[in-house]
Amino acid sequence: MTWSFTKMQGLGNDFVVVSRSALPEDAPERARALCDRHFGVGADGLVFVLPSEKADVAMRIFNPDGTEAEQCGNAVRCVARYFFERISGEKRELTVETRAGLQRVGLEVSKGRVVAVCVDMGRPILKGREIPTAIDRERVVEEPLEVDGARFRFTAVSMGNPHAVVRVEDAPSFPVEKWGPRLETHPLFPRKTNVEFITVRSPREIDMRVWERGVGQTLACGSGACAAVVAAALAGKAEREATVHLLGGDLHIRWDEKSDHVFMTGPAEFVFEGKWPGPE
Ligand SMILES: N[C@H](CCC[C@H](N)C(=O)O)C(=O)O
Repeated sequence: MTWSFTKMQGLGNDFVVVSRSALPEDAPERARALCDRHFGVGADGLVFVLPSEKADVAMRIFNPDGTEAEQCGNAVRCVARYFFERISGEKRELTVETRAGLQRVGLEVSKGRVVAVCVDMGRPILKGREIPTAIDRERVVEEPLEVDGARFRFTAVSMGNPHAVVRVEDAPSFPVEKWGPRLETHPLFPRKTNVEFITVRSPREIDMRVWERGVGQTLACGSGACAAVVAAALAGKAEREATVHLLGGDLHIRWDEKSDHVFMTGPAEFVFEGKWPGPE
């Protein structure tokens, strides 16, 4: 059966977006086929825009390897824009249901078009428990990890999906392709993990490269940028509000002290419309 889809991207983190009344059973196989950059359309994820009973719209996202991610910051921004411009342009404040919970989204609109999207990404979770007000830094921040003779320090931050944030000397030149997969599949992370390599340039500027679970290196990762600011702030290296420079562009992240929620602001763009005939 032919599928109509919309290609979207947020800072070069690109998605095949399809609107459906229910999640198809073969979503994982479809994700593997559609996301393939040589035999399919090519994308970092297959995103379903679905009706929701609890929110304005629901989103489910599958990685190119067919696994499902609980969360995807860049895709939430794309889904919010898709919903506003294609489904219902009534509200500039939306809620999006994800597997990580309900997310509140604010749209900046100019001439009927969404020019920026701010997402409340919720509370970061360290080691599977919510961060208490007084943080036990020694225990949860920059833990040592050894892999293939190399030593790293990582801070595990969940934004609904797992992240391991690693500070390195120079993120732009770091061999992400070499170490990303080894950390992604390290036995310390039973569900595997997304891995962010960061360099704090100044308390409000962070360079980041990312190796995503089930994907590989991508140009940007919204939940990863949130995790990076949380980890850098916990380590006392950055402020709670910072710009994260990614290969695909910049994200603005603010970890609100009062609510403990992380807010992410960035773009979401349409690329093209297509039809996919499906596998033979
Ligand atoms: N790129 C996404 C995250 C996808 C994470 C996915 N690869 C996982 O398995 O958790 C973002 O902008 O937040």
